[in-house]
Amino acid sequence: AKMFASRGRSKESGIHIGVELLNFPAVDVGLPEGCENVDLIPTSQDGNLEMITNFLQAALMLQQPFEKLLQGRKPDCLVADTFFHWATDAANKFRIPRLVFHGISYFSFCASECMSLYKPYKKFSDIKLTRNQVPDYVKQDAETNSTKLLKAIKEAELKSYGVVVNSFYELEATYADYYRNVLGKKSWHVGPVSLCSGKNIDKFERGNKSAIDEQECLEWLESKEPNSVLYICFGSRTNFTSSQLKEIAMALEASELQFIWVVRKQKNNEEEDDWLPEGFEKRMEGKGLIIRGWAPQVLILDHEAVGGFVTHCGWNSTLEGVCAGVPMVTWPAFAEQFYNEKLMGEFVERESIEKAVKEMMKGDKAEEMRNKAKALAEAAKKAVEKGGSSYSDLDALIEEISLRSH
Ligand SMILES: O=c1ccn([C@@H]2O[C@H](COP(=O)(O)OP(=O)(O)O[C@H]3O[C@H](CO)[C@@H](O)[C@H](O)[C@H]3O)[C@@H](O)[C@H]2O)c(=O)[nH]1
Repeated sequence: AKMFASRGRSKESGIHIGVELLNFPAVDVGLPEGCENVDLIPTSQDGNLEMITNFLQAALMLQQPFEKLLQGRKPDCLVADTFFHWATDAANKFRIPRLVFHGISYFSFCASECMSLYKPYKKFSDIKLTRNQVPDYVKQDAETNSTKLLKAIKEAELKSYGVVVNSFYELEATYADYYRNVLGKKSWHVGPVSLCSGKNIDKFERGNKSAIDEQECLEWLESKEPNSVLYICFGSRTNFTSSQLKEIAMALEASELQFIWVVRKQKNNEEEDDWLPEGFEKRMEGKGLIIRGWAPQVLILDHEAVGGFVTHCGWNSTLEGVCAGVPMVTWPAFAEQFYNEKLMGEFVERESIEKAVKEMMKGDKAEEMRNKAKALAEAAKKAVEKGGSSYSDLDALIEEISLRSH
């Protein structure tokens, strides 16, 4: 689909991937014309599950054109994102294995699976997660479009050849083992996939078009001391209310830290934004940088000036924080983000924003946290290097598929 193509790799990366375009039928499912990225969907506190469901409905309509493509190309194997549940049937038609690609952690998987098997939130008001933190899609008893979709995804996964996970063994060994041995799922861990290229141009061009120029961003970071900048970003879909944003701004100012803060709101005109305290940007000049829209996250996180990350615990951001070796303040918003927070529990959890970020950047424990984060980053890098756990697992997967097809 076009949405994936537009998020493709740069020509300079040296990775050659042929891209075929399919039309994404956004308008047919009631989405605005051109709404081909999930982050173009207006968000709400629950992540706007209904709109997302419509979006996914449009993705389901890609089955037919996609099958035509398979017919012409005759691949050995089909790797499709978990949300394309029809991919299992499509692959079966052409007698090739379908692998599910998962964007979430083993830990979230095991937690979700156990939630639906044992429904502990019905019996206890407070388990390790509070009832409120259990994702809505798990708690829902009534059948809705979203629950139907999730059921279809699950069924397709059971019928598929196996699952490819964006994670690495050393990060969550217990849960990778549980997933394979107790839940009995065939899977390979191949992550962190964000480490596939270390080139700045690739880091810069990931995802959407950046709202800031690459040079400007790097120059800003270069003017700062190592580990002195706090990076704050809540992923592609969390939209905070104006009053919540104001709280964050006030906490940042009170913390006296240098920061890069990514906000999804755009500036309407040249006047000051109503969600910022009066005169905020002027006072923060040189000290704090607000990026309105899309930030080159990996480029920023990997810069030595960045010393801490306030994250909503989306799995990609969590992994990117791990790879960059930065301590994190966790602030989950919806979906399986509360699970990810539990997995990363060694890092600072949100108390008051100001207190938490100061503790992470400058407090007594800062050094200790930084060392732990660096050790995890080393493990992540080793995992994708030749002989590493993810490298070997990917090799094993390729070998298994090649043996099947020849
Ligand atoms: O300004 C931005 C904002 C985001 N990103 C990138 O976008 C991705 C965001 O992904 P993630 O951190 O996983 O957050 P969400 O976009 O919220 O991801 C959704 O999908 C994830 C699984 O793929 C789940 O773990 C989350 O809970 C769910 O909200 C990351 O790679 C970021 O580097 C940028 O580059 N610039």
